[in-house]
Amino acid sequence: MDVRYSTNPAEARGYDTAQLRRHYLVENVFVPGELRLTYSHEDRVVLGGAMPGAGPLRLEPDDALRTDHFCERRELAAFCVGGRGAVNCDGNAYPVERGDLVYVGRGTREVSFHSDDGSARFYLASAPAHRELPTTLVKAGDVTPIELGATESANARTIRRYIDGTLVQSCQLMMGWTQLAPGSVWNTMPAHTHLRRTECYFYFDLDEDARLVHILGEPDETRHLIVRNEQAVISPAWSVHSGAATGSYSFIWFMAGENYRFDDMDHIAMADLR
Ligand SMILES: O=C(O)C(=O)C[C@H](O)C(=O)CO
Ligand SMILES: [Zn+2]
Repeated sequence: MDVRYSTNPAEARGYDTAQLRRHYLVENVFVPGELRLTYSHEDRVVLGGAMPGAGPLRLEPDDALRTDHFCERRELAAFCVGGRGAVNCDGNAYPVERGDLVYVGRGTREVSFHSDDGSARFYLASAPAHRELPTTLVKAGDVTPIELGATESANARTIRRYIDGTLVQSCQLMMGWTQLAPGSVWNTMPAHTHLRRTECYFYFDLDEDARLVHILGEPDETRHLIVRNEQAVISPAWSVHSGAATGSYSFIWFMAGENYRFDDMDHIAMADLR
C-alpha cells in the first residue's frame, strides 16, 4: 500500500510541482490484473482501484492497517466505473455494471472483485468505521440525479449521491458521482472547504489527451495539479477542491471525517480566491 502522511497548510505553501504531486495525486489507480491502494493519514482514508481482468482479486489485509482482515475496523465502497463484474462479500455475490456501487460493512471478512469478461474496473474508497452496517448494492438507477450549475458558466453537471445516509447507511463514508454536461468543464466552482472532512476526487471519462487542472490549497494560497484520466486527488480538510478540464469528464467524490452532513461546506467567495 502506498502510504501518504498528513500535510499542513503552512508547509504545503512551499511545495514545488513534484512535492504537490507526491502528496496529493494518486497516479496509477488502475493497473491490469492488480488491486492498488493508497493509505492517507488524512482521516485515515484508503482509496484505489481493482482491475481483475481474467482472475479474481482479493482485498488483503495490509501492515498499514495491522488488522486480520481489511474490513475488520473499516467500511468500504466499490464503485464500478466501467465494464461488468461482481463484488463478493463473505460468499454473497453482488453483480455490478458501470454506475453501480457496493457498500461493504465493517466486519466483512472476505471481499473479492470478479469480472468474467475481464472488463470491470472498481474504484475503491474506505474509512474507519465504528459499527457494523449492512452490505448494500446500489444500482445506478436507484440514485436520484440532482442538476447543478448552468451552461452559461460552463459548470452544468449532475450529482448523484450514492452514500449520504438515505439509500445506504454508513459510518463516515459519503460518496457520489458527478457528471459534467457536454460543453461544461468546471466542477465545484465557487469552491469550498470543509475543515471537518477530507475529500478525494477520482477523475475519469476524460479523453486520453485531455487534461484537468485541479485546484487545491488554502483559498487564499491555491496551487494546481495537472491530472489525466483515471487519477485521484486527496484534499486535506483545509484545501479547496475544484477543477476544469480541456474536455468532458466525470468524477467520484468521497468524504470522511467529523460530521455526516453533505451540505457542511465553507463556501469561498470568488473575490477571496487567490
Ligand atoms: O460538482 C460538484 O460541485 C461536486 O461534486 C462537489 C462535491 O460533491 C463536493 O465537493 C462535496 O463536498
Ligand atoms: Zn467538498
